[in-house]
Order: sequence, then C-alpha cells, then structure tokens
Amino acid sequence: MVQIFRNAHGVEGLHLATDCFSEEVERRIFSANRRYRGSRNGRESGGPTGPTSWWPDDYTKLTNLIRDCGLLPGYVPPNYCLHLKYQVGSAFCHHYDSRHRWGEVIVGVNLGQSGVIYFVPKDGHESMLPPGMNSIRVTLPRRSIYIMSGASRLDWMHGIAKQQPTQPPPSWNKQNVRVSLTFRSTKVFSDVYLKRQHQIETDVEKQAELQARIDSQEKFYPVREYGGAKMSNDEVERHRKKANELLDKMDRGEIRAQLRFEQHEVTFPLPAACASNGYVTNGATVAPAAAFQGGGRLLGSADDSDNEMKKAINASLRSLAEDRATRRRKKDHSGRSSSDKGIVVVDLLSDDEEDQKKESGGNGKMSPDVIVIDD
Ligand SMILES: O=C(O)CCC(=O)C(=O)O
Ligand SMILES: [Fe+2]
Repeated sequence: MVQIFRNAHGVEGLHLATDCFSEEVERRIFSANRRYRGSRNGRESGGPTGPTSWWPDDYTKLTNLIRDCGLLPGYVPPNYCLHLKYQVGSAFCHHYDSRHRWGEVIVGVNLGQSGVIYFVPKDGHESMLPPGMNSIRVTLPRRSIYIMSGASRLDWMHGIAKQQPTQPPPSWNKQNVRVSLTFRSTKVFSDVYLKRQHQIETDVEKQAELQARIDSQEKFYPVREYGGAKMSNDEVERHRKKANELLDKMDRGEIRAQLRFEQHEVTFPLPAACASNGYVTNGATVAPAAAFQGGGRLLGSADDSDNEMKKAINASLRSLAEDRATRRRKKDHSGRSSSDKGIVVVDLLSDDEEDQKKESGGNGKMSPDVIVIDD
C-alpha cells in the first residue's frame, strides 16, 4: 500500500511516497536505462533525456502516478530526466538544484537498491537542524518516489550518502547498484505550462491557486543550461516556443501524455477514469487526485518494519493522522473525495497550530527525537 510522508523528517517541502508500484514495474524501468556514459567515482550518468528524444512510456506513466496517488496533484509534466547509477561506495556531494534552472519541483525515483539522501541547511539556516546534528538523513527505499519542493530546495542542500546497501539486491540487480531517475521541468517549460493551465481553468479558486504559483515562479529568472548565466529575452522566447510546441504535441496526442500503468502495476486504486484501458484519451478529465491531507508524524522509514516498537508507535501515529485528516475533511469545502482507500498520508510538519504547540512543548520547534529517527 502506498504511504505518503509529507515534509519527511521535518524537512519542509520534502515529500516521499513509498511502495507506489510493483516490482515488475521497478525491474522494467531499471532495465530500460540507456547506456551509461562516463563515471564519477562510481556514479554513472545515463542522461539527460526528454520526451522528444528517449522517453519510455513508463516515464509518462510515472509522471501520472505522481498525480494520481496524491503525492503531487498539480505536478507539472517533466521535460527532462537524468539517470544515475550508483555503485556501492559512490556518492553525490550536497548541492542545490537551482530554481532559476528548474521548475517548482525535482522528483526522484529510487530503483534496485535503497539509498540515503541527506539534507544540509544553507548558511544562516543552521537552526533548522536538531541540536547536535549536522545533517538530516532520509532513507529512500526501493520503489520510493521523493519530491523536493519549497524549503527543501531553497533553504537546504541535498546530497546522496555513500551507497552502502543494507538489503540483498533483487536477482535482476546483479551489480547491486542503486539507480535513480530525477525528473525535472526546465524553468521556462514549467512557466509556459502553468500559464496555459491558467488560461483553460474555469474554476475561480483553482485559477487563483495557479496564479499564485505563477507569481512565485516569477521570482526566479531563467538561466542557461550550461554556465548558469541569465538568459537573454531572445533565448527565453526560443525556449518558450519550444515549450509550446511540446505541449501542443501533448494536446494533439502525438506525445501520449495521458498514459497510465495498469491497475495491477500500482498499489493504490487508480482514479476511475484511468482504470478501464490503462490510459485516458486525450481531452478526458482525470478525477482529482486521490489525495487527502493527513496529519501526524511517522517515526523511522519503511525499512524499520522489523522493529516492533517503532511499528507500534507508527500505527498509533497513523491513526492520529487519520483522525486529523477526518477533522480536516470535515472542514474542507473543496469537495475532495473523503473515501479514498489504500493511501496513507502523514504530515511530518503539523499545519495545525494547536498540535504544533503541543508537539514542540510550546517553543515552536520540532522535537528532535521525533523527526530524525531513520535507519
Ligand atoms: O540520486 C538521486 O536521487 C539524486 C541526484 C541529485 O541530487 C541530482 O541529480 O541532482
Ligand atoms: Fe540534486
């Protein structure tokens, strides 16, 4: 069953979904990777690629799964994917993925072997760390999907810890490597997409939400792919033209942007419009994502399943999250479905002021014994 962790380990904007799709799908995507070019200390790169070059149908299906399972209902389709393969002992030093170069979110998909992503606060933000810690480590189990948005992109740097497998790999991963896909939308593509959505949206509330996203994107001027210099107006215009061409192709069905996994390939009920034939025909409306806003916190990661104590605590936190979700659904006037099954959402940063005070002992800070337990 898919589990969604919002603000995982207290890092705002870092959302994680575990156990979203089947091992058959994992194996297929893992094995379909392009020939890897070049290696940096055991980390090999097989990308980048985009929908008009090499883009397996499974990539599009993953994109739609991210929306359908509620991890990110308003996900802008990616137009860029980077494949990385990590040999045992390799790592990726902490860095930013610039908001000037990429859109709102970076999405990572973890295949073949678990990994650990770590977060280090940017200068001046050290107080975000629990006392005595210099990073926050988050385990990424096989088949998990993570989203870096908001503060996790702006106020934290992230890196991949030295790859040290803790579980035997599946038989089809003979080299015992971790493969990651990072899906991104380039900044100009993302802006063009949001504006087009805004134009066709008829619901006033949703239009306002889109406008807010557009306004927040405008704080970041687009930069060139190489070198990071600010793009000239002509360059921006060229990129806009290309983005519109790609989106037109999607609208005309020349790029099948609506592809879905089959129901048996995913671990949650697909919205009804997707389930019948594996994909939605062009122009069909997909039911709003199966998301509900949960609450509460979850200790540890999915790898902790053998630890009875944590399991028990997690079960009680999950029921707390469900209680909160029920309360919130009662308050919710947006008409979102409240009967979604098979998805558990937990929010590791409570957005309920009252709960926040209780959890922090009144000082407004997260209690560190809760947020940093992982592997
Ligand atoms: O391997 C990963 O999951 C993350 C890689 C990364 O941070 C990046 O490509 O920018
Ligand atoms: Fe990165």
